Amino acid sequence: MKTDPISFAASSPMRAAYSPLTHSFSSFKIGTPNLDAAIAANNSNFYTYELLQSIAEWLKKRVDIRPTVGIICGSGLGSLADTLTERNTFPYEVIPHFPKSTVHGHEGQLVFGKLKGVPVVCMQGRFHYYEGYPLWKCSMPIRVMKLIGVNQLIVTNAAGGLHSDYQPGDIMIMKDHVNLMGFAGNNPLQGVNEERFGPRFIAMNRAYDKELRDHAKKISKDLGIESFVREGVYAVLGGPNFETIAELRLLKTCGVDAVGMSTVHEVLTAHHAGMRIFAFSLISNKCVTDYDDDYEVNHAEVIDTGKMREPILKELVTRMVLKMSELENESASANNIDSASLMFDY
Ligand SMILES: O=P(O)(O)O[C@@H]1C[C@H](O)[C@@H](CO)O1
Ligand code: HPA
Repeated sequence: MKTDPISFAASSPMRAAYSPLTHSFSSFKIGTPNLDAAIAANNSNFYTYELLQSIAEWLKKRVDIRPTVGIICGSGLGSLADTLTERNTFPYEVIPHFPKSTVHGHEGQLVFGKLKGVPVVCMQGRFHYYEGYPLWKCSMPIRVMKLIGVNQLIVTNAAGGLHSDYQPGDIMIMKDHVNLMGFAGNNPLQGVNEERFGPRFIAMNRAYDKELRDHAKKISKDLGIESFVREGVYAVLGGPNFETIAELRLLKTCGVDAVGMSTVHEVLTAHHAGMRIFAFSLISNKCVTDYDDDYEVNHAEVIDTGKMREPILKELVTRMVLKMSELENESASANNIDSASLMFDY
């Protein structure tokens, strides 16, 4: 009898042993065999290729649109998905094996639709490590998107501006990142490598696509917003607390321009799967690096900055999606010409 991977995984004792939301194993006593199973489940990626494929199939059965561009909306940036037409929305809780979004400002749904005629899929809400999910779980939707056909990804986030020139409301095109959680050995690609997504070891120097960054700068000029569009380096911390002054001072000396709690695990997973990536941070607040400064950052301010910049961010993302679709069409026709000439050679 053929086993459906979704129902198999749902009934698996390994999964039952692990509580992804609390990240806890409280129902098991130390030293019991069940605890060992629970620990094993926590340390290895529960999402097999086949399980992810079955989630992708579940979605494909329910939606006609076949997007090749995916978008992840950061804190306060969920309204980017409202721009889509012919929308088909799936709350995360109805999608088999999706984690649940628990952060205010993250709707928690996958939205399929079209942006100026281009099919896209949008994560209206993402998963953060501080919510209690391991990184491979936070970034599983990227692999599902890949299996649906997505090969270009726009990743957005809200971040604290560490560079002295940055102001709240600035947009920072990400050219690189510092993966502090990775320094500590925490990485979404940890564990057995799934070769069907990508190789074991990946170079990172071209993760943030240069051509896409250049297009974003050109679009910013066309939109007349270049005075507050920057390009810089993002550092990820686990959160949920904002950083101490000493931590921020350390990061500043390391060349970090903006600080956040997401994105990097998604970029690693997408780059591993060969996706083309464009990422930007909306600078939602200034980072305090002075002991005499009484200002305290808060999440409400982060969300408000997103709302303030909503119209311009929608325009930037829409134009980037149009450009990405154009680039994809160009490369598809170049591939056709290549294969035609190969056929001729033979
Ligand atoms: O999902 P993002 O990275 O945009 O959210 C940022 C980081 C924290 O989740 C939150 C702090 O306000 O905003
Ligand atoms: N630090 C970390 N993450 C953030 C910040 C910050 O200052 N602002 C928004 N997300």
